[in-house]
Parts: sequence; structure tokens; C-alpha cells
Amino acid sequence: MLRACGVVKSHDGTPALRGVSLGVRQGEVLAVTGPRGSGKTTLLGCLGGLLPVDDGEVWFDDIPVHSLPRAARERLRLENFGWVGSEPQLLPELTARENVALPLLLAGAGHRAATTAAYEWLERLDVADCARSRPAELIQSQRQRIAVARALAPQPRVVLADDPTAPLHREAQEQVLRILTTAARSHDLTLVLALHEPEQAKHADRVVALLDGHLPAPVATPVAAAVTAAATPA
Ligand SMILES: Nc1ncnc2c1ncn2[C@@H]1O[C@H](COP(=O)(O)OP(=O)(O)OP(=O)(O)O)[C@@H](O)[C@H]1O
Repeated sequence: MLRACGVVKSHDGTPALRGVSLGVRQGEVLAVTGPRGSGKTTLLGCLGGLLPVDDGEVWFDDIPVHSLPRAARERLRLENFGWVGSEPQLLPELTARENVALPLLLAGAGHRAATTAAYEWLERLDVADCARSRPAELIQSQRQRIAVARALAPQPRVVLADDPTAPLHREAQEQVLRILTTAARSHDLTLVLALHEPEQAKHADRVVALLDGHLPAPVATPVAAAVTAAATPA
């Protein structure tokens, strides 16, 4: 449902993607791993219509994202894509619950339905007791859980999560990744995760590794890797 074909993208002359092709199936959890600067954020930005590509194509179902004018790309993004960044970007003047309810209200939900759904997502993310607090009153890991709730609440078709566990300690990282992947599987969302730590990719159905803006070779899926490891004599 989401495809990049030979995508090339530079930032002010700095090459970030040098001809990347990959596809993501509906409902798939794909992890993109790679060292700092390998192009993960740029790839997610191009897939999600945040960044225009310099060359190549990006398709969302049968929609050519690469050739949409900016306003149409923006609309497509708002209607279909959720984004979780490595830094929670919440509106400071709104409470946690209002932050999560906002995209639902913007999509046309009634006030009561939006605030009820927002509270349920805050509960799932284990931050329901923060519902009435404003971001400045909360710690970074609580803000990040709220940002995850905000991305999931409208149940977009695709969630792009760029190093979503960066501000969290190890135990919370595990929990947030599990919530993201479980929500994806139970709601048939497509989830693309950019991850620094390759071991976090165990939550994904498939893993690809970016290096210097290239996708050198497919990496074994966690299942295939486990089978290979089991078949290899110690
Ligand atoms: N806004 C920008 N201006 C200039 N260069 C940029 C910009 N954003 C990214 N780059 C460069 O593009 C390349 C790819 O960066 P990108 O952020 O996509 O990689 P990444 O794998 O997500 O890195 P990180 O893990 O540090 O987030 C890097 O060389 C980076 O320095």
C-alpha cells in the first residue's frame, strides 16, 4: 500500500537518500534500522508526504504522492498518516487529553466522542492520570506516551514513528514499542518504525537496514533469523 521507487533526496546538497526502493504492505510492521545520518528520518518523511522527493516515486495505494501539489500532499497526510517523532511535540497550552482529542476534533468527531476516545488512548499508554496536565507539568517520557496516543487515536492507515522511544528508559521503550505494534496489528494499521537500536526491531514483521542513503540488502525477518539461528550448529 506504500511504495518508494528509486527515491533520491538531498538536504541543501547533502545526499540523504540515493535511490531507495521498498514497499510496505497494508497492516505490516516494518522496521528501518541504520546508524545516525543513514537517512531513516528522510525516508519516513518522503514516505509520509512530509518531504517532496528530488527524484523517484512514492505511491500510497494508487496515489502518486511524489507528483501531488503541496496542499494535496498535506491533505493526504492529515487524513491517512500519523507521525511520532523522537521528541514529543505537544501543544503547550492544551492538556494531555485535549492534545490527543485535537486530531479527532479536526477530523470531525463530536466533542464527547473525541474526549472519551482520547482518555481511552491515554489509559492504554498508561498516562491517564496525566489527562488534565499540560505538557510543561509532565516529564519527557509521559509527554512521549501522550504523543503516541495522539498519533494512534485517529486510527490513521499508516503510522510513521521516527525513533519513538528515544526519550524513554529501557523498560518504557519496550512497553511503548509493544503498544505501537499491538495497536497496529489489532487495528490493521501499517506501521513504519525508524530505529537506532537493531534489537528493538524484534517487534517488526520485517526489517530493512539503511546505510548512507542506500538499502544494501534485505535483512532477515525476526522469524527467519530465529529459524536460521536454530538451524546453525553452535
Ligand atoms: N534539514 C537538514 N539539513 C541538512 N542536512 C540534513 C537535514 N536533515 C538531514 N540531513 C542530512 O541528511 C542525511 C540523512 O539524515 P537523516 O536525519 O535522514 O538520517 P537518520 O538516519 O534519520 O539520522 P538520525 O538517526 O540521526 O536521526 C544526514 O547526512 C544528515 O546530516
